[in-house]
Amino acid sequence: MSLMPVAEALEKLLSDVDALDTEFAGLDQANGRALAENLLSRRTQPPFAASAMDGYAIRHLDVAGGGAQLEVIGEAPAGHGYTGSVGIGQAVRIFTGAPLPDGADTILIQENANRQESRISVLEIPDKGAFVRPAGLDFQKDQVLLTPPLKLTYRHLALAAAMNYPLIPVVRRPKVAILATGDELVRPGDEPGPDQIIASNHAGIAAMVEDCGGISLDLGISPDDPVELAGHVRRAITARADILVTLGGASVGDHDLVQEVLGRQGMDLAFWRIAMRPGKPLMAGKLGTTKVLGLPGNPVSSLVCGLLFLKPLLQKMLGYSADTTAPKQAILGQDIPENDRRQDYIRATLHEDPDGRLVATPFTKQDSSMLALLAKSGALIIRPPHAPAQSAGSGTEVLVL
Ligand SMILES: Nc1nc2c(c(=O)[nH]1)N[C@H]1C(S)=C(S)[C@@H](COP(=O)(O)OP(=O)(O)OC[C@H]3O[C@@H](n4cnc5c(N)ncnc54)[C@H](O)[C@@H]3O)O[C@H]1N2
Ligand code: MOO
Repeated sequence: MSLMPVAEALEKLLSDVDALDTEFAGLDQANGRALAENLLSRRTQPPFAASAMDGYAIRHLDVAGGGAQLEVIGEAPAGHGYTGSVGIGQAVRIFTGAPLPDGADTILIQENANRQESRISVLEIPDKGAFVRPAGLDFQKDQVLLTPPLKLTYRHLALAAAMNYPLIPVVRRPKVAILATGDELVRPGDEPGPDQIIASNHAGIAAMVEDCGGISLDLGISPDDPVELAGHVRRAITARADILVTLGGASVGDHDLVQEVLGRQGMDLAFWRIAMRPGKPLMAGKLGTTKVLGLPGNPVSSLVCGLLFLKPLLQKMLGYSADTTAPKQAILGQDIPENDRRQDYIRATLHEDPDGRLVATPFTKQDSSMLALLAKSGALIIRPPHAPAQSAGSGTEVLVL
């Protein structure tokens, strides 16, 4: 049986994927969203030369020689500029953020002024231009300040607000319908029958989808019955899901019906069976405009395949470059034997040694049903197909979890 290499499968999966369409999100809804278009500033900021301190707007020439006394002729609070002009020997009381009045070129901070009624004497001569923020200090109108690909955070949203964007163009969040399959499964919180277990993959994959910026849609659990399964799949289509993720039923057993049922509904199969461990039965295809990703049922296989395939798919749909799961270099904390034809993702602890190197030490048991070990893992050691045996201390690539 031939197995497709991981890199080839990933390339196939992503080859026809573009960023989804653009929608507009309010500033209070845009945190964490993917910016869809360049944002040009709608304003110059500050729009006028402004005081950076509370004090007096003065003419530097008047005070440069020392011993100056100035006449305070008016006041400029923030939001209310002084409309007149500062002439020789004059000053305007000014507050942080107010426009610098005509004629003035410098701010004398109030700590360095001694005020007596309408006159001030200068205690410390300021530099020319002190505490004046020139117009456009922060940014200029029409300047491109935010550019995709970009995941918007508080810093970007504050800037977008300052540019006067109440609505931000963002990439629509991919909708991911998640369908578990198997007679043996019940939902978390339900009472399992004697031969049943709790369905766990859904919770992990849904969290991954949300983390990546998608919206997860729970299609529940389908029993191993083709008619029921077909009904659940139709719900994904009706819901206009961008991606349908099926969990389990991807392998070769008599009750592994997912591919057959999807095939009858017209799915165009992209690939099935990958040279990887865990995750061999991974399947992908397209049903109309919906991408289908058939993840294997074993819980660790499901989550590792999610990390390696679903996450890059979501990233590409959001317009991000799909390489955030780029491997890091580490050294092995233990000898490992040679690998077979499947690329291995070995669950391992991860720590930093005194020289600052990452050390990855594999767990002895690697069964793909063991979620407790995955939860304890700090990394997955990547072992390419047919990699030779390696001893402790030698270099390896890891995916940090
Ligand atoms: N004869 C062969 N048998 C199997 C092969 C094979 O090549 N030849 N592949 C094995 C591999 S590798 C994997 S991985 C599994 C995956 O098979 P399926 O995708 O068909 O998954 P199921 O058979 O439905 O379930 C496998 C296992 O996982 C449990 N499961 C399923 N869904 C969930 C869920 N949502 N939450 C928690 N646990 C789940 C299920 O109860 C089974 O124990 O096939 C091997 N077999
Ligand atoms: O590939 Mo399966 O995912 O080894 O358990």
